[in-house]
Amino acid sequence: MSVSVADKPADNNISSTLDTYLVGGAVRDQLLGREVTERDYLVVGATPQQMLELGFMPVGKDFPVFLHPKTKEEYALARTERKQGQGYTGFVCYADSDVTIEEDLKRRDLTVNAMAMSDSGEIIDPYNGQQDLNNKVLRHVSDAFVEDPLRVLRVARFAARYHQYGFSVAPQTLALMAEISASGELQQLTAERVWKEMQRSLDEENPEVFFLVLRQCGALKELFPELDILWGIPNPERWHPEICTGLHTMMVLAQAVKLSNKTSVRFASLCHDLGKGLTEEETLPSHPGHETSGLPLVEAVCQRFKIPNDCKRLALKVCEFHLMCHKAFEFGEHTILKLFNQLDTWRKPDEFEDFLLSCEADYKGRLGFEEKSYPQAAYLRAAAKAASAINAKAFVEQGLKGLEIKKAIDAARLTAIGEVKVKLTHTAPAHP
Ligand SMILES: Nc1ccn([C@@H]2O[C@H](COP(=O)(O)OP(=O)(O)OP(=O)(O)O)[C@@H](O)[C@H]2O)c(=O)n1
Ligand SMILES: [Mg+2]
Repeated sequence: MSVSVADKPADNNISSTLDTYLVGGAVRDQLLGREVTERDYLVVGATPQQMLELGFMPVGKDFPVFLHPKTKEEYALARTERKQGQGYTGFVCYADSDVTIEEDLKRRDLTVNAMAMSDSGEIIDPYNGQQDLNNKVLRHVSDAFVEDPLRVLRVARFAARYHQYGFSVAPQTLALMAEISASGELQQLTAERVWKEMQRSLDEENPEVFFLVLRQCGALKELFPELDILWGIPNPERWHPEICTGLHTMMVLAQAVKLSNKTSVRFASLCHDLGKGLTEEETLPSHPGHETSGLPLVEAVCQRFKIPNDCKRLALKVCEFHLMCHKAFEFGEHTILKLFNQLDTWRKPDEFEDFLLSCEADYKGRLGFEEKSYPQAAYLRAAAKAASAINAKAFVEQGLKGLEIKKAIDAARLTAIGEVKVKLTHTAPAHP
């Protein structure tokens, strides 16, 4: 039912003179009953020249994509693309007025992303996206799926996002994802693109599904071997009834989602036990020193994906100090004060709070521990609050100078920490 530009009368609303369709995520999410945040349009039967004459602004150097002069929404000309070489240089894109809507939809990643909707609400669905939507299946459109390695990450991200509705990846699609992973093509992806998919997945309701799907198709080993290796590495049953460190890590991530919507908290929780992958065989299932041995691994991962500083800082803190947090009640005031200093608590109180949340996620991310309480967080939170209320001002007014001030602050902070502990251990139930 394509109508050429010439057949439609020109009017004030320039987009009505074009044969346009809503496509991709907006159609999918509308049919799923989800909020639609971004609308992309497809234009069939027009040339770049016609778009420019209608006042559209060209964007993107690789594809014929334009911004609507009023709404600023994206309008892409129907196109076909085939890959010819390695990596991202090898795409040959063809866009002209003779490319049909079916041809354009065919180049897309998933059937649920390959539907279009006309102005009148008619759904154009040549690859049975609605059927897959009803059956809750993420399925590739064609074998051309393998031409874009980013799709491995996209499918894992969609699996994480739609897990709550019961979606899963079709076995044939998983097989193609495994093929891409084995080909080495994932190494061609830039750090920014990988992190963007990872970050968006971490922000979803079930980020653990993203990593599980990547692991299932062999992509995790390629992209994030420090995480992949954790599956099969045992922990002591007393503290970890789930035993497996990979499983524990996924449970921690799920708990982190419940405790915080920040990417940094979720990422730090994901990385807290990377050091366990380095434990010598004969030492298992204990992991002495895994907090420090994990630090260079966290550094390496952050560098590989160019991960933002707030995520990196928190991940390093949680990696190094999570055990200290769990054992908070066993330490004296001096050790707690030192911990606060090491965590830069006075200058970064919000990050300290995020540290506590991530440690709580670590504690609860164990089989049977999910509903247990974690009084360590309440103790350290209250102790840090009391200690940070003490500053130089009063001591300066007393006439103290230089090092004397620092000593007086520390002494007062130690007292404050001790008082909080006494108060808490007298009012709260015994810590676990
Ligand atoms: N590597 C890619 C990227 C995009 N697309 C197609 O382009 C559409 C728009 O891409 P994008 O906005 O990145 O994804 P959405 O599906 O809209 O999902 P989101 O809700 O995450 O924006 C997708 O639906 C899909 O049809 C694709 O086939 N392959
Ligand atoms: Mg989109």
